[in-house]
Amino acid sequence: MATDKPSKPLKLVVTGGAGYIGSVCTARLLEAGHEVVVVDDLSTGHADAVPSGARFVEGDAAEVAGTLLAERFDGVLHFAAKSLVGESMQDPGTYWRGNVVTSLRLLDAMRAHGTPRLVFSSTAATYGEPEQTPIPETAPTRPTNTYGATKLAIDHAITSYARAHGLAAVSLRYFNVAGAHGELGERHATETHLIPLVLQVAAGRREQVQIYGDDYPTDDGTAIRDYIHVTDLADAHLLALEHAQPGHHRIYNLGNGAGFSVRQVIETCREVTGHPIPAVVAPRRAGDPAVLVAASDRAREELGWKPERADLRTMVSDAWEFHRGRHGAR
Ligand SMILES: NC(=O)c1ccc[n+]([C@@H]2O[C@H](COP(=O)([O-])OP(=O)(O)OC[C@H]3O[C@@H](n4cnc5c(N)ncnc54)[C@H](O)[C@@H]3O)[C@@H](O)[C@H]2O)c1
Ligand SMILES: O=c1ccn([C@@H]2O[C@H](COP(=O)(O)OP(=O)(O)O[C@H]3O[C@H](CO)[C@@H](O)[C@H](O)[C@H]3O)[C@@H](O)[C@H]2O)c(=O)[nH]1
Repeated sequence: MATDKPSKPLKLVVTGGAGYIGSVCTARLLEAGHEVVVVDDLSTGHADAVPSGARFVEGDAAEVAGTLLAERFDGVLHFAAKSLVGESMQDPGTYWRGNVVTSLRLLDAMRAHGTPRLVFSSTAATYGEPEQTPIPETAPTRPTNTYGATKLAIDHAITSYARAHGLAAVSLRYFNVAGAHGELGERHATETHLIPLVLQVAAGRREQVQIYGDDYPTDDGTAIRDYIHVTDLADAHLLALEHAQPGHHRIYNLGNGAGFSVRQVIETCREVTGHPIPAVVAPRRAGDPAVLVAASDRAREELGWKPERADLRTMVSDAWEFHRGRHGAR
């Protein structure tokens, strides 16, 4: 299993480790016996989300890594990014600079210091509107939003660096990440993600949720996504680190292969919370594909990844526990 002690503890930099997914992965890496230094500029993360046991350096991923990597690390897990579809359509420059330029500078720093391994947070948004569902890694990549375009550009750069400079690289294309890992969960000052927004209504912190479009070509007219539990996702990172091969860049989709519409997600949140959760239909959000569902066979076969919390109810229940707990009042 991914959480067993590794054959050799690694010394790792985690960029974005004060954020939602990066903090959970840091916790899993520490549990597995690795040494972790988190680099985060706290633009959307929180210093108190960095698990105790990790060293924390506040600052820009590329800027800090440039000096930090001189200390000789076994690898980088690169989570730091701007990652909101809607915002990326309104402010593309921030996404090209914040994602692509930062990642190129990080790759150059890794090359300069001989850092051998990289695990990169890519995304389902690289595929755009798919021709086939579920989406395999071999599907065409035609992103419909700027966010996805920047992540795809980084994936291409990583492929070139792996080939030219011997980097052992893995990109993990997450579908929609949900749930919480105990005290670590989704906590953004301006929340835009569906499940936390719906749970804020259930917690009495918001009056209603908006459904962005009910005229998609789906059964109930609302957009469909594949939700994956953040703990299952973190486990895939440990496996990716173990399987990364020098000179190769391997790409893996991570999802459960099951699609849930916006209306189905809201219904599940109603069942879990017992709250009626009022919902109103609003216009579509620019850049949103209708359906994103993963084929994750490659991760299962090559990495031996096996999600253990694939049920949407479990993800919503864990997120609800988190929202009602320590962070409920924020
Ligand atoms: N949440 C999802 O469903 C999802 C799906 C696919 C991919 N991803 C990717 O996973 C990664 C983590 O996403 P998240 O949901 O945890 O987001 P998040 O906003 O909670 O975490 C991102 C973290 O990176 C930090 N950061 C941003 N830019 C930085 C920079 N230049 N230097 C240093 N730190 C910086 C932020 O402060 C934050 O702590 C992102 O790369 C995102 O694109 C997320
Ligand atoms: O108030 C809301 C918020 C969202 N949605 C819809 O719910 C779905 C999910 O939206 P959201 O939770 O914002 O996630 P995505 O926009 O699908 O993007 C997430 O999932 C992508 C992978 O699929 C990642 O790349 C992104 O980083 C991550 O933000 C989409 O159809 C949205 O239009 C609503 O209807 N109302």
